[in-house]
Amino acid sequence: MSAITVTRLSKSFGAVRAVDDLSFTVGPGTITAFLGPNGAGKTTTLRMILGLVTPDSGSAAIGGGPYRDLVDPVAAVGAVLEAAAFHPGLTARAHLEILRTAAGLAPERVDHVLDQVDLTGAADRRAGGFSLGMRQRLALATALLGDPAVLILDEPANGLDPAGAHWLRGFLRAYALQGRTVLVSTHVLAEIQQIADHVIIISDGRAVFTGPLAPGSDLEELYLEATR
Ligand SMILES: Nc1ncnc2c1ncn2[C@@H]1O[C@H](COP(=O)(O)OP(=O)(O)OP(=O)(O)O)[C@@H](O)[C@H]1O
Repeated sequence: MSAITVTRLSKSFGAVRAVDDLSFTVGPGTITAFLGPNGAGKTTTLRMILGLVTPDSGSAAIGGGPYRDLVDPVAAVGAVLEAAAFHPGLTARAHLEILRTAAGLAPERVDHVLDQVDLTGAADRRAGGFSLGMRQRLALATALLGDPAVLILDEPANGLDPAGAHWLRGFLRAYALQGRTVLVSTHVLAEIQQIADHVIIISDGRAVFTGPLAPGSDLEELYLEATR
């Protein structure tokens, strides 16, 4: 079964057709790059997959069903959509603790995800003083709290320093190797090329390329060709 299935999804905002009869599947255990020019409809698609935007037509499913029907949503999917806003006065640990309690997860999950994103040393610092990269790590930690089978990330390397970006690639690779699914929207082709095994490219809300990324193939060339 596909981890994510998008079927003939369409969404307009006024006269703007943001997503236009879009279909694709994301296989389990893969890292899929979700690419397209500015305004192509990537974020709108991700928001529809996550039940945050209602499609005009079509459907999106995670693990076989729509988001709203998931029995255990935090275990099914974790997402980092935009640079998340954190309360500046709360520590990283406090943010995670609030979410953990709300989701009814085990107490040890907080320390576990802090360790996963390498933020243990800053756990008791206020998020207001965090750098962009640290906020990205905290956002990723919130997405990981439920130990989800599917991870959906929008520009996750934004703000990470070179060592952080390297770390993130290793983290996502290891995540997929556990049989989990990663869908990453990004414009940084050189980064994602190193880890993605599948590619979905959309333009004007429609799929212009879907398929595996062969080792050694040039993603930038593929992208420029598909979006010309
Ligand atoms: N809430 C909204 N109201 C009006 N228009 C919207 C809304 N959300 C998205 N749009 C429009 O839909 C289109 C697709 O936007 P979307 O954010 O999905 O693109 P994207 O591929 O994520 O772009 P980027 O790479 O720049 O982040 C754009 O023309 C955008 O202006």
